[in-house]
Amino acid sequence: MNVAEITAKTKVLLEALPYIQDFRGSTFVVKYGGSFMDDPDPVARGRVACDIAFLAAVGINVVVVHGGGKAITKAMAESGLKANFVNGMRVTDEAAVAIVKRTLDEVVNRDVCAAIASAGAKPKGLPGDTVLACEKLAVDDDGNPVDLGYVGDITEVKAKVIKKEIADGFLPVISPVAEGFADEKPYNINADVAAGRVASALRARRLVYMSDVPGLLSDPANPDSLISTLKVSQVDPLKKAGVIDKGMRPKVASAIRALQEGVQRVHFIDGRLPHSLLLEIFTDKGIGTEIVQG
Ligand SMILES: Nc1ncnc2c1ncn2[C@@H]1O[C@H](COP(=O)(O)OP(=O)(O)O)[C@@H](O)[C@H]1O
Ligand SMILES: CC(=O)N[C@@H](CCC(=O)OP(=O)(O)O)C(=O)O
Repeated sequence: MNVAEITAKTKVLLEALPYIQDFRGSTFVVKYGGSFMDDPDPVARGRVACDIAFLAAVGINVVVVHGGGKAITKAMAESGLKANFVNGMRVTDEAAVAIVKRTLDEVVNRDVCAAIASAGAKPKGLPGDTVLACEKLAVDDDGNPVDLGYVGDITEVKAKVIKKEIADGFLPVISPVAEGFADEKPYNINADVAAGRVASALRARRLVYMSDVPGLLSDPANPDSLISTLKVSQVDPLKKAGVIDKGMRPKVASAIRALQEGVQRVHFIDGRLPHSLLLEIFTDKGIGTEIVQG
């Protein structure tokens, strides 16, 4: 290796040094989205797991909350059930909630844990209903009454249980299910909402949503229309204009709530972009969309 090559290689490492020093011991919550997790390319999925293992290796307390919406829809179809969403939330009857829980805990959570373990970190799968309690969701993100069946509204995050796993050296991997406070039954939780509430309860320094889009787009059909910074005050007009729609609604609503509850920074990044998580955390160059107060 010549001097120029050595300089180029070490430059990258040294650039990361102040971030590593600053972030050591901080808590980051990463929402690992179902959309790109179902990517048939295992290399892409492995890269995300590798980035997560990297964060853990430099002393960041990473907590993963995963989705699995596409896997649930597929499992429902195999049982002859049709998926139906209202503002990005799945209508979940009794038959569906059993499929939701089984798919998330027994398929997706295991897959995510296996990928993270292969990358050299120590994942600990936590079925969401062991750390999240809820009541039945009664209103949507606009405050209008809704009845989506077994869809929950989180009332408690057992932060102590999650922190204990971290203190024991594990990387918690949480599925988006919660236990009904009144009936002790499992309820389906949108994974973006679960990630936001977990981040708030842990007072996370960063909350990163990884999905299959570059971030929030002003024209969802045009990947070049990225909104790099989204102010909270822009949200209502964008909702009315139909720009923040479907899966973006719970994502944006939970991002705002997390900021209001003390999470320092919230980002939406593209999980398909190789090592987007490392780029986002260890360089000055923000990629994706950052949600800010104002
Ligand atoms: N303005 C927008 N910008 C980007 N994506 C949008 C927008 N409006 C709706 N979407 C949809 O939101 C999806 C991401 O949310 P979601 O389906 O919950 O994915 P994930 O499971 O990866 O979190 C995108 O794949 C896209 O179809
Ligand atoms: C209530 C509700 O909508 N729950 C979601 C839980 C999974 C999820 O959110 O997965 P993604 O992040 O991959 O979309 C669902 O049933 O699809």
